[in-house]
Amino acid sequence: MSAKISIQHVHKSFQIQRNLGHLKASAQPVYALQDISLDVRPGEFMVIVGPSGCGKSTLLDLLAGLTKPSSGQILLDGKPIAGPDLSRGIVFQQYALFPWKTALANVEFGLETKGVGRKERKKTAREFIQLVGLGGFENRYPHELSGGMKQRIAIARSLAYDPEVLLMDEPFAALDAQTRETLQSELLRIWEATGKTIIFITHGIEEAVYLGQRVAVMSSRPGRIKAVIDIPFNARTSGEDLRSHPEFVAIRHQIWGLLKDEVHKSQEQEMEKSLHGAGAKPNSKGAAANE
Ligand SMILES: Nc1ncnc2c1ncn2[C@@H]1O[C@H](COP(=O)(O)OP(=O)(O)OP(=O)(O)O)[C@@H](O)[C@H]1O
Repeated sequence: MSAKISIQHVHKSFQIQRNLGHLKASAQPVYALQDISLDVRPGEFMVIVGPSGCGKSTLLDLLAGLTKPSSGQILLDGKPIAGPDLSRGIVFQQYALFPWKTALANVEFGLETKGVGRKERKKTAREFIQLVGLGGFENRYPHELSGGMKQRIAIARSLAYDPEVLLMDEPFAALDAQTRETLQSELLRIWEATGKTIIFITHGIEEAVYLGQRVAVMSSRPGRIKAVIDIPFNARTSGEDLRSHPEFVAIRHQIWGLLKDEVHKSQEQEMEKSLHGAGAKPNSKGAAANE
């Protein structure tokens, strides 16, 4: 089966200006991603997990078309991603709703951009608000909704204009543990109902194993794919307590084994960065080409 999304040898570096006092400012590259290759199948739920600062959001921005790789390419249905468009919906950690619009109007927004007529727009927006379990809250404003409800609306908004791929950047990280778990199982239900391809980014191992059909584990910066793990649970949405299942615990342990050193390295990098400024040295000779 051909890939829905094909990430091929992607490198990404950023040029940052360092202020050297009276000397001329010098540009120093930050190597964010190094030789990322990953194929995501149509309808797959792919989770990318990695330590803080390893380049997860950078990768998501590339998938969204918000930035371009320094080298390598990303294909959607075999065609290079040229910029942001409605084929990919994005849900961020911060809810990114318009505070002056009601829940319904927020969900209608993407449809408006797509040129869908008013009546059809309202109908579709109501259906997606139902799908995320918020029927009856259509006329509430964001400030009248809890964090979990706002994130449900953000998901409804991203799904309403029918993107082929849903990109999710730590969408539940700001929520309390119980709301997060509820939304995780809701998301699996929505994924089953819609058949969308989902790429979900997190630094939570448990979240990754619970949600993903496959989990790509990233290294510390420059981010590389360290391993891709198959998650062999077929009955995620059956309602049984998967998290305490011995196989779940074993895979969680396996992923932590892969991540442990990366988390320590990334903590050291963070300390180095705050001591010596933003420009950290690449730690590999084969690092990214400059932009
Ligand atoms: N526009 C930019 N200019 C310079 N450096 C950047 C830029 N965007 C990201 N970086 C650097 O690239 C590296 C990867 O950042 P990114 O935000 O993608 O990591 P992350 O894995 O999403 O981190 P977190 O989990 O903490 O959100 C970091 O060192 C970051 O400082």
